[in-house]
Amino acid sequence: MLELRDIQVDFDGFKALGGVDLTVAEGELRFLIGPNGAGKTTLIDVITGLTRPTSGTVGFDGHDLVGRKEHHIVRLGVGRTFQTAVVFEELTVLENLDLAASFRKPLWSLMRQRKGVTEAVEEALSRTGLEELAERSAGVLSHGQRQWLEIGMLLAQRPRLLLLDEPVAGMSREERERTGELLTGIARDHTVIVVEHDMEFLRRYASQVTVLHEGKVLTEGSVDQVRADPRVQEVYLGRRASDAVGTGS
Ligand SMILES: Nc1ncnc2c1ncn2[C@@H]1O[C@H](COP(=O)(O)OP(=O)(O)OP(=O)(O)O)[C@@H](O)[C@H]1O
Repeated sequence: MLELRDIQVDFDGFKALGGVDLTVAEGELRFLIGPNGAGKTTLIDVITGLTRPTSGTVGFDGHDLVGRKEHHIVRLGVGRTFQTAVVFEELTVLENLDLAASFRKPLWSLMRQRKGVTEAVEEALSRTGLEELAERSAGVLSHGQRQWLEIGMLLAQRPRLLLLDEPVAGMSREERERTGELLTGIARDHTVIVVEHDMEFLRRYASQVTVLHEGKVLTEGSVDQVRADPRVQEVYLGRRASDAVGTGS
């Protein structure tokens, strides 16, 4: 479904990505980890068209995404969240979802009088568990609820591939758990790539992990394989290795 080949990104001579290959199969929940500056966000930016790679190809369902505009990539079925949730505070939860859902629709369908809640919005509401808050303005939501709303807004656009950048950052333990369940559920009928630093979260919810380091793929595999890899332990030096990829002690 997604196939990156030899992706290179130079920022004024600085190699942020130095030849990344990444293959993600349909229906996978893939975690992307790596120390600060490893290139995780840059990789997401390349897939979504925010950053154009110096070289390489991004195959998605038979299309090469390189050089395409961001909105075109969204239309092809690729959606992303950012590290901080982007929601419209003055609008209600429902209005935010409705707006997001209309994003992929042609203009003529928006000009027709629409009644009630569309199926996509309803589904996004129930999946994220935000039904009770549907009529509240997004400005009053807690940090966790905002993140879920943003994920809901993404779902309302009906993407096939979702890219989530640190969805549990700043969340309480309970919120993390709920997010883990949400992501697991979403991955049942979508392909999902999650950038995440939180190792506890990874241990609980990740199956396949790709480790980036200094703009390259260091290793890939199951959580256990990656945790046991001495090279992974090494790049996380500075933190105790057990904090980074350890055994949960
Ligand atoms: N627009 C830019 N111009 C110049 N350098 C950049 C730009 N964007 C990112 N970089 C550099 O590229 C490298 C990779 O950054 P990136 O944000 O992709 O890392 P990351 O793995 O997402 O890190 P973090 O975990 O801190 O978010 C970093 O050294 C960063 O300073």
